[in-house]
Amino acid sequence: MTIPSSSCVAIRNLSFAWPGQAAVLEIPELTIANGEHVIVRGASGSGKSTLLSLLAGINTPQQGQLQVLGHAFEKLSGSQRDRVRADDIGYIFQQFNLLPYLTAVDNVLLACQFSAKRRQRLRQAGQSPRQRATELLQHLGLDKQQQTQPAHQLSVGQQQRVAAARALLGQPALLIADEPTSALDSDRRDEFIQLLFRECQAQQTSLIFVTHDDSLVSHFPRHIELTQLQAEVNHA
Ligand SMILES: Nc1ncnc2c1ncn2[C@@H]1O[C@H](COP(=O)(O)OP(=O)(O)OP(=O)(O)O)[C@@H](O)[C@H]1O
Repeated sequence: MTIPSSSCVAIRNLSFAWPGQAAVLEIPELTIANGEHVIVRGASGSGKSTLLSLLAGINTPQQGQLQVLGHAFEKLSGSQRDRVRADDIGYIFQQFNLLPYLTAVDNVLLACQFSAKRRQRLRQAGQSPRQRATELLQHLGLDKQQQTQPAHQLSVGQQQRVAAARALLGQPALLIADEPTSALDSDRRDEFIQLLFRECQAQQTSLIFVTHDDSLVSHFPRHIELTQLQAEVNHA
């Protein structure tokens, strides 16, 4: 089966099992186009975070093809996949993974510290990393004073916005978000999703958002049910 080169993600006959376990993911086919905003739903334990770890190049499938942003991840070494992730993939973790004693803006700047490519894209856009970090935080609703506060002094909602700004700094082609709204009430969840969409659209970043929260589905133009995706192979 040929993989379209313009796709953001293309999976063919993928199989992944954690050591000593049966396969948790068996996906015959999945294509996500560049610039798409997709929500992936599935029950707890269905393999959503596992799928994201493959898309981010943290783990690799035992079988099948996994192309992300034109890279055949199944053929790359761990360090080559780390490079793609540092340069071109933003990741918002469930628990945000902020450094508690760094300020909000310094947490955001970490994204550029490990990637000359992100710094270069900002230079080309005529901005320093700090200027853009401040702008992103402002767009996501953190005022000047909050931007200079250590992360551990911020509310959960504010920390989530810092994590989003960090993932978006330096214009990655793909943003992956693993249930980043689970700690918020529904009004704040909706507001956060709208802000995320706006920033992704402004910098043409594809978005893959994982959740078990059905109420978020209506915000997304495309939704993928993980169990259905896998059922195709289970019922073949
Ligand atoms: N690092 C790991 N080592 C071994 N098994 C793992 C690991 N991570 C996940 N698993 C197993 O893989 C299966 C899928 O887990 P995963 O976290 O991907 O599901 P999920 O859909 O994201 O769940 P949740 O919605 O609860 O976060 C589970 O049975 C889990 O125990």
